[in-house]
Amino acid sequence: MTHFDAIIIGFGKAGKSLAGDLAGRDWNVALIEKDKTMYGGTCINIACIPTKLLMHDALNGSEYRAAVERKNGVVERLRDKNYHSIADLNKATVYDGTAVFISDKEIEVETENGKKEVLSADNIFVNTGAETSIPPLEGDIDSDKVYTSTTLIDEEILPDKLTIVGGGYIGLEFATMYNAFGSEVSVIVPADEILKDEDEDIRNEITKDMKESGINFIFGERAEKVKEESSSNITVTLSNGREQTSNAILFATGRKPNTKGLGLDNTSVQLTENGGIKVDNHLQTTADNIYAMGDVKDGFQFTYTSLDDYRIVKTHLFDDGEYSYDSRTNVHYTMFTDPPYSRVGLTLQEAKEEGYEADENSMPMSGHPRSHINNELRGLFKAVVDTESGKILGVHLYGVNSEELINLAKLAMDHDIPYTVLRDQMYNHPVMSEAFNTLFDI
Ligand SMILES: Cc1cc2nc3c(=O)[nH]c(=O)nc-3n(C[C@H](O)[C@H](O)[C@H](O)COP(=O)(O)OP(=O)(O)OC[C@H]3O[C@@H](n4cnc5c(N)ncnc54)[C@H](O)[C@@H]3O)c2cc1C
Ligand SMILES: NC(=O)c1ccc[n+]([C@@H]2O[C@H](COP(=O)([O-])OP(=O)(O)OC[C@H]3O[C@@H](n4cnc5c(N)ncnc54)[C@H](O)[C@@H]3O)[C@@H](O)[C@H]2O)c1
Repeated sequence: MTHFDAIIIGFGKAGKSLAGDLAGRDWNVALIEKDKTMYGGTCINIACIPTKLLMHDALNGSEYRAAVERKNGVVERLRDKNYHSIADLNKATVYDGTAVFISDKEIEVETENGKKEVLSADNIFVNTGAETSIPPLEGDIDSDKVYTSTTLIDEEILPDKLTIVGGGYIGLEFATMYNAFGSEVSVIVPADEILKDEDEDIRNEITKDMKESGINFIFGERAEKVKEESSSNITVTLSNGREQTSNAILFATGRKPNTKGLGLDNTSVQLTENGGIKVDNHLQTTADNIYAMGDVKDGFQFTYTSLDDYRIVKTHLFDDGEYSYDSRTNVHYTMFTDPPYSRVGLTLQEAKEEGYEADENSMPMSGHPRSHINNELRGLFKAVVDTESGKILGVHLYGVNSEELINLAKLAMDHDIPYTVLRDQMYNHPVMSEAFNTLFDI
């Protein structure tokens, strides 16, 4: 049995960051990854990078197959770079195999050819990510015309007609992307509208723009049954009995923590009701020497929150542990629609419910000089502030470059910079950020 100072299970964002850090501190580290096509994790291989690349190429008029080929090249390059960033370190060993816990301190690694090896460590870090969660449906769910986000982006032939089940992040981003490539896209949404938790004005703008771009929404229905009709057609039966036939179905119905087969029953690690690994404020599990980082625990499922999980663990191991899960504030996000939508903080209604003296301002992007240069007049920016204290409470940006601008808003909120500072700041010109002069004029 080989003993390590640390074993990290999964080559995800937090796992690889921690592996590099620990090896740099002279810890003997084992990083175990079950799939050679996943070095670098979900983001690089099957998620953020390939989907945003395909979106970029779709919106710039590329042909689908050429974009998929370019995506494959970029992913391979990044995967290789990621592998070497750990495998080439003196104190780190990358194991190709599936990790299974035998006890709180021992892991069995099973490689492709069935060879098994037991490793032990003082500290173990679980970073196994999440997998697509497909609701229990009747019918031909194993059909080759049923896709997840992972399999659809590898398909080289563009489906003429695509049905997307689910109107969350993946549903709306894939609808935007495949519609731009030229597919006829329908999105099945169980609620009576998309983005229920978002500001109503912004939600209405996004829905209007997506509809105008040609995306069809079927609201208030669930997918209940799937039936393969022919070699090229597949039908989804909805809860109202209506049928929707297309050439491909994408399930974008959420992602669940990847704990299956990890052997957690052999440890003192407990799961939450949602099936995620239960952690405390320092991401320590119910076994003192085992930590969980990234999508495998409940909560946010983003690459940057996974990276931030690494910071929490690092602070706990080597510093005062002051930076913990609860001290993480103002988690922002971007949905890469066209244009993208980004948010941090509260809506006006939420702010009032929390008792703030809140007010808001909104600014249509058609009134911004840069929009005319960009030839993109769609979009709406909104800001919510506390008029008593000057605190920025929420920023909701639907428009070009919102994925960048939101970081500026988050920075201001994290550091308690009053909204008047963003209002009175001198920005260069003509750029999107100068919108803040007007947006924060509340
Ligand atoms: C289509 C899509 C688009 C997305 N777009 C964005 C985006 O634009 N921005 C953003 O911030 N987030 C995005 N996300 C979310 C983001 O990809 C994830 O939150 C993030 O990658 C999770 O990283 P992680 O650190 O939890 O681990 P992961 O990167 O998921 O890594 C887990 C690794 O563990 C391995 N593994 C699993 N079980 C075992 C085992 N038993 N033994 C050994 N290895 C194992 C897996 O093979 C995998 O490589 C997207 C997700 C999807 C699906
Ligand atoms: N830009 C980004 O940062 C980005 C992009 C993609 C994914 N992600 C991450 O990946 C996670 C997973 O994304 P997702 O879109 O799969 O999940 P999601 O939770 O955002 O959306 C899932 C949707 O599926 C619907 N649904 C469930 N069962 C259904 C059924 N039978 N019929 C019709 N609809 C059904 C749900 O109502 C929900 O709206 C996200 O939570 C996000 O953290 C992030």
